[in-house]
Amino acid sequence: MSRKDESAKSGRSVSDVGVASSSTLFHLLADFLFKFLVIGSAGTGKSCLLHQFIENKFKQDSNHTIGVEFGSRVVNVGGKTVKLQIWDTAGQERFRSVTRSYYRGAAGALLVYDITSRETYNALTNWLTDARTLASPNIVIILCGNKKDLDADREVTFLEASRFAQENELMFLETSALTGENVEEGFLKCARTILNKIDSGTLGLFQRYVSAVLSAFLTCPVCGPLSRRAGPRENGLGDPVRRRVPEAAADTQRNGHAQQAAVQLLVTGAAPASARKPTRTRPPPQVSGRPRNLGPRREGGRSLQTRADSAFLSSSSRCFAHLLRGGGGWAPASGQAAPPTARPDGTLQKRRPLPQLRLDHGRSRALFASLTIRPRKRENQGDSAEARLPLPLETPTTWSARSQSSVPPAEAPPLCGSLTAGRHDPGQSRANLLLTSTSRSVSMRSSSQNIC
Ligand SMILES: Nc1nc2c(ncn2[C@@H]2O[C@H](COP(=O)(O)OP(=O)(O)OP(=O)(O)O)[C@@H](O)[C@H]2O)c(=O)[nH]1
Repeated sequence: MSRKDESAKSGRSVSDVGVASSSTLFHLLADFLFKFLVIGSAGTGKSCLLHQFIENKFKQDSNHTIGVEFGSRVVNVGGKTVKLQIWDTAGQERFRSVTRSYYRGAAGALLVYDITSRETYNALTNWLTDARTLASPNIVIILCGNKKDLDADREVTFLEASRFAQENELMFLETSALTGENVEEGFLKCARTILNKIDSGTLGLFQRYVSAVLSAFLTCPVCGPLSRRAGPRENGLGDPVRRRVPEAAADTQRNGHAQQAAVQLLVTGAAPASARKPTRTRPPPQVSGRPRNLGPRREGGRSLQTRADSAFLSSSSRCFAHLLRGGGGWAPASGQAAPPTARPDGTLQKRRPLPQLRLDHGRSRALFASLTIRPRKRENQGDSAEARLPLPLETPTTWSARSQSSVPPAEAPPLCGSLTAGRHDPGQSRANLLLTSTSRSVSMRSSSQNIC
């Protein structure tokens, strides 16, 4: 069995670029995608931990990381399939500005120190501050005291580290990348905590998910695909290719720009009234009280959904593949329901809340975006609703599209829609996100056209 086949089967992948289609399909099945960081001082064993987690073996010849390296693995946590997208950052001070630009959108982090080096332990506060400031104050962090196998040379006791963890609301484990002890447990514990937070509603998964996918992979129309130009490279065999410093520095600049300019979709609270655009309603059903099945809106002879799907399936670009593998689900967004409206018979018609979306175009003014949301064909039982929202994107924009369905919220038909964002130049960058919302969950597929 080839290495790629093995990776696909196990869900492990350090080579996240250009994997086989079986692997792509495997990754598509993931319910969640979490961006993870591995941070900490140089020489603490971050790369070895990542390698142990991905490859299940100790990395013998570990050199200093230059910039960042990347690995991914699909794991099963509490019956859910989670794709962990892990960014191993350089611990050396001179790469701090490079690595900081990768923090954004991270849902979890392994904060690593070396139990045989007090210096690395003393630096933890700085790393922690960076993570909470640059990634998110809600980032789930597990403190890992690595090199547990070198207990005889220990400079940091288990007790003081666990006290530090407690004081700073961190989980804590001592690990050994050499023996593999607690390595898997560290990553899984972090993922499990994130999932628990999502389940309990304390973490906006939608926001995390989309921000992770888009900030990591969506292409900046000006700079090109982040995954190809600005991301860390890999040699396709598992080991990321180490990069020359000037190259990494140049990428930081591009990456920063790309992250700023990439369209970011964030579900937020209620949209300000000024940001809402009126939705277009279709006439009520005509056929003997039964709703008319209007089917998906058609454009140029093909439904938007079909068009997005075909782009989704046919793309062969690498950044596209990244987007696809990000496909998964996230928790329902808590959009505000519109106030009920009165029906002709005097009864009140409740409106089902829909996700609200926020687009932040960063510095790029050439971006455009439009969102279409409508009931899904299969269960199109109410009035058809369609919201098409061209977005000038002069400023970060928040808007919502509301169902015009006349059926009660519990029976409201699921909706689907697509978001198109890109540059106006013909043939230039364009990305479609296919959104599907059911009454219980929202899922997203991403696709892109001409993006590379
Ligand atoms: N004994 C022992 N050595 C380890 C362990 N983990 C890493 N090392 C060694 O520690 C050294 C540094 O490991 P790396 O993984 O490169 O450290 P890093 O944190 O990624 O370093 P930077 O990339 O510079 O940030 C290497 O010589 C590893 O062999 C461990 O668990 N036990």
